[in-house]
Amino acid sequence: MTDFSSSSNIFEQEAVLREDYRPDELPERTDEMEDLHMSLAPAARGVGANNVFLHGKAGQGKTAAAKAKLAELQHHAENESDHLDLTTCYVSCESHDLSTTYKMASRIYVELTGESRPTGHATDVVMDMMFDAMNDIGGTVIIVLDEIDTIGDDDRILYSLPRARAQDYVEDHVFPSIIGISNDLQWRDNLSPKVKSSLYDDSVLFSPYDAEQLQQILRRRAVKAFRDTEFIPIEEVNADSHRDDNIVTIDNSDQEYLFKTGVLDTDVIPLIAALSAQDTGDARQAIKYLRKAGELADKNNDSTVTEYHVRQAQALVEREAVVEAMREMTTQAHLALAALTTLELSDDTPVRANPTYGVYQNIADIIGADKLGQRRFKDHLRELDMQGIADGKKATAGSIGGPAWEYQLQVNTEIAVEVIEDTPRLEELDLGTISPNRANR
Ligand SMILES: Nc1ncnc2c1ncn2[C@@H]1O[C@H](COP(=O)(O)OP(=O)(O)OP(=O)(O)O)[C@@H](O)[C@H]1O
Repeated sequence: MTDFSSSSNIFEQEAVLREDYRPDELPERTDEMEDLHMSLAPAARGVGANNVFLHGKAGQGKTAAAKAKLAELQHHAENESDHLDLTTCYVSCESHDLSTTYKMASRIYVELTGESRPTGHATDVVMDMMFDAMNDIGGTVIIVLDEIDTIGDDDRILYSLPRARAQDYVEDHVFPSIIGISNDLQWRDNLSPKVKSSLYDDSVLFSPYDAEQLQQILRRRAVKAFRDTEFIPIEEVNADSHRDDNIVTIDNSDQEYLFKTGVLDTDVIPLIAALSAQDTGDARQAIKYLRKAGELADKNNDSTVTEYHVRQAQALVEREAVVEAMREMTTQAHLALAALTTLELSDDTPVRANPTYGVYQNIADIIGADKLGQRRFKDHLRELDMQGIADGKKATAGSIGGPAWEYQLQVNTEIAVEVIEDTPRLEELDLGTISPNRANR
């Protein structure tokens, strides 16, 4: 049995690599923060913020940027402004399962008032309670709706809230607005024009981080998280005493630093950044690889984190992601994953939804499962994309009937196969023998 230990050879402050850590700055998102600033600036002038929609793939700093910018605005309201009376509220729609207008309105009511969740009322009544709460508070009320796409089709609140003033749902002294955040790009495309036009005064796209940006993000975390790791401004370093590949930048300035570390091999951060950039440039994933690699080194009592630990960490994290997602998935979602994995094995990815649907039908026949219609099948592919299991991209323009989406696995194929084979309903399936072509069955 391994004993617990309160100290670590590797970590100085491990919490910096955890999900709940809030970075002080996001220099890689300066442009996006500037756009967000412009959307919120009218609030500082006393006329309410614009509604703004932040979108982009998972782990691109959308939530971190929204929280940081609102903290700045709050600071301005409290210290620099005589007339900005600001209330902000952050709502995570997914963790609270806010899949209807009723649930979303009651959650916002709870956040604004601190009262308990209203139950047993009609949706209209709860909406009125939410707007009454805003009337009581007054001033500028900015509501962040993270994972706003959780709402699904019952999205009435998404056009009522942004138009609350125009529709006289709130009194003249109240300026409500929404910051909507979503990583479901297809949901945004499919919004009804009515919702789209009220929700979108402005929108800000967070494009995937590249490897260099991920390296900067990782280095800034690493100097806090790891022992014996620091930045030394280049002017203070003796030119002969270091390797050139340890001379780095850490933000948008041209200032160079020596990245001096006694516990991370030189390859570790470049490798993690390259692995994550190859996927979807997800900073959350990159930070997780770094943490896991450190934990593995710590567990083995190794004095440095090496490429070996990173490779192990990557396999662990990917496996965890698939296992966790599969645990929560329905059989139909398992089948969608099995279909995509089959096409990955036959080298047919990236692939559109239609051929994937053909393979899905083959697999459903083999295991004797019901078959969904194409539309609902596509929802499952979309879901895999949002969970980071698959990567969905809009195919290059020019297709008839609007742009199509193409999918490929984002996790390692062997891991997906392994997890599918461990899933009771699918264990009989031999993915290598399934025809990737419905017509050739
Ligand atoms: N530029 C950055 N600098 C430092 N840390 C960052 C940066 N961008 C993202 N992160 C970190 O990466 C993690 C994911 O960021 P965040 O939650 O803001 O992403 P997101 O785009 O909102 O993702 P999702 O849509 O999955 O919620 C967080 O731990 C955040 O602190």
